[in-house]
Amino acid sequence: MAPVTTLEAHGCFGGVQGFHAHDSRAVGLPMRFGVYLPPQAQAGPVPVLYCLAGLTCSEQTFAIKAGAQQHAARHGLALVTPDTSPRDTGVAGADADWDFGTGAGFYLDATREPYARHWRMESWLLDELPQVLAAAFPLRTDVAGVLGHSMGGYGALTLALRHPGVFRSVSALAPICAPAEVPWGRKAFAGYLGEDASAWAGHDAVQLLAGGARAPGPLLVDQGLDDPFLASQLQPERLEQACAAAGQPLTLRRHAGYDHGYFFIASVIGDHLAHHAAALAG
Ligand SMILES: N[C@@H](CCC(=O)N[C@@H](CS)C(=O)NCC(=O)O)C(=O)O
Repeated sequence: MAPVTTLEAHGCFGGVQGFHAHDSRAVGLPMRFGVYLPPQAQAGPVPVLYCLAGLTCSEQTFAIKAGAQQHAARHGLALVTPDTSPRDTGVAGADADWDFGTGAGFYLDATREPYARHWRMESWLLDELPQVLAAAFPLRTDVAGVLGHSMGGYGALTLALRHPGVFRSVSALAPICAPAEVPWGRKAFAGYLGEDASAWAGHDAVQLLAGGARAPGPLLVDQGLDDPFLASQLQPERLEQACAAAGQPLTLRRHAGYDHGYFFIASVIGDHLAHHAAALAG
């Protein structure tokens, strides 16, 4: 396994916020990720909470803006913040759009050229990164939860529904709930998976729930009512309906006065860390 290179390390709430890179076999390029180690990691391995960011974000965005470390330090959880796509791929046009290509990996393995070679985010996150993390850091990678924002919220929901047994807890902030039905998801799925929409169902939380998939426990989802993407891209009512029909426990909280950005995330992230700690810590 290729070694991990530490790019930055900062003391933070008694622990350490690091940013790292490794040569990813799955992606075929160097990939970056953040790891926040809480103070409890000095005494032994701690559970892991994967935090998946949204469109245009990097491995630094959530770590810098969400304010999650103070809660992770209290609960004894490590935070892993993966980058949102491969970078410097050499693929023509990959940097042209903010909602597709670079910074918009959609947490899946592309099957369509020219993306199939490097856009392998699902394999990186599920198969490779846990081994890399376990070898390099004091982490209990077998005790893991996942949360995400926007595209990352879609990622958290679909990865947990697609891979039962991998995550013990799931939550999302302003997730893209029904990607196969909205412009961001349709553009990504057509580009990465091809025009045949039958290949998209396995990456759509609403369709996964309708097909029998279940989350490992109750879902916590927060949504700002002043979010400009609420009606066009996010559509939490579809997740609400799908969970009700499936008998999937869901707490969906709608917040007046909050938009799509990190001021909203920072306002509710403590509740998400508590949600995950209840399943992961202790
Ligand atoms: N670039 C887009 C918005 C992109 C956007 O809102 N990205 C969200 C995730 S979907 C984000 O977290 N951006 C980074 C930030 O707010 O720091 C626009 O200007 O309309």
